[in-house]
Amino acid sequence: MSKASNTKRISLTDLVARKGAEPIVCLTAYTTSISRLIDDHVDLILVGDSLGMVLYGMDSTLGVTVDMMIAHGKGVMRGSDKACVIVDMPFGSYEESPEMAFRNCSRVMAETRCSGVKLEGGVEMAETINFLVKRGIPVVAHVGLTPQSVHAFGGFKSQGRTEDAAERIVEDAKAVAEAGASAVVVEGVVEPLGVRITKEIDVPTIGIGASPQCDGQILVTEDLIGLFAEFKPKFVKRYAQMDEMITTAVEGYKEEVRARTFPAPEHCFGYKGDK
Ligand SMILES: Nc1nc(=O)c2c([nH]1)NC[C@@H]1CN(c3ccc(C(=O)N[C@@H](CCC(=O)O)C(=O)O)cc3)CN21
Ligand SMILES: CC(C)C(=O)C(=O)O
Ligand SMILES: [Mg+2]
Repeated sequence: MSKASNTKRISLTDLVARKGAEPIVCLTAYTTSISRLIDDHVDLILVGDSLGMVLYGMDSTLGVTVDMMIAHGKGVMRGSDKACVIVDMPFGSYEESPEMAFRNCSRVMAETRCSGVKLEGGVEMAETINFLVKRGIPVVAHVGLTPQSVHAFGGFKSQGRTEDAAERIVEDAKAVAEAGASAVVVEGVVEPLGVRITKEIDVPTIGIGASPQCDGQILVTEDLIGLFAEFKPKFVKRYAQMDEMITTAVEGYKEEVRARTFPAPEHCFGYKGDK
C-alpha cells in the first residue's frame, strides 16, 4: 500500500529552523522499497542523481535525465509520508537559463509532488535559484565537490585545498544562501571549510565529506549499507554489510534448488510428494 497523506510531511521550511539545533538526518533513496524503510528515521530523503552510478552502472552522473529523476522521484514519494523529499536536477536540465530551470523544475515538482529540488552550483547559479524561489520552488543548493563537474575537476577530488579555492567555495555558499536556497549541501571539502561555511551562512549546511559541525549530514544509502562497492570515498562509513547478506541468501537458495529441498511442501499447491 502506498503512503498517501501529505499532511504531516516535514517541509524545507521546518528544516531551515533547525539551523544550529539538532542535526538534520538525510539519506538518499531511489526506490519505493528503500523509501519505506528509511522514511520514519530520517528528516530528509534525497532522490540523488547518484542513482545513475548506483542503480544504472554509469561512470558519472552526467547521463541522468529529467525523466529518470521523475520516475524514481514518484517511487520515493509513494514509499514515504513523513520525510521531506528533495529531487536532484540532473546535468543539463537547469544551467542554461532561469527559464529553462523553471520549466524542468516545475515539471519535477508537478509530476513527483516532491517538496523541493536540488541543483549544483554557487555564484553562477544564484540568479537561477532566486528566479525559482520567487516562483514557488524551494531549492537546496550543492557546493564544493559538485559531481556534475567531474570533468572540470579532473576526477572526484576533494575541493577547497588552496586558500583561493576555499574562498571561492565560501563565496558560492553565501551567494546561493542569499539567493534564497533553503539549505546548502557541502560536499568533499577540507573540514575547517565545512565549519566556516556553517558559521557564515544563515541556512542549514548538509555535509557529505565536510564536517561534523554542519547542520546536517547526508550519505548515499547504498554506501551506508554496503550495497555499492565500485568506489568508497573517504567520507563513507559502512553501517551494515548487505552485500554479504545477499550473497549468503543467494547461496542458500542455490543449494536448496540443487538438493530439491526448495520448494518445500509448504511452498507448493496441493503437494503430493514424489511421483
Ligand atoms: N555511491 C555513490 N556515493 C557517492 O557519494 C556519490 C556517488 N555514488 N555518485 C555521485 C557522487 C560521486 N562522489 C564521489 C565519488 C568518488 C569519490 C572518491 O573516491 N574520492 C576519493 C579521492 C579524494 C581526493 O582525491 O581528494 C576519496 O578518497 O574520497 C568521492 C565522491 C560522491 N557521489
Ligand atoms: C550525495 C548527494 C548529496 C547527491 O547529490 C546525490 O546522491 O546525487
Ligand atoms: Mg547529486
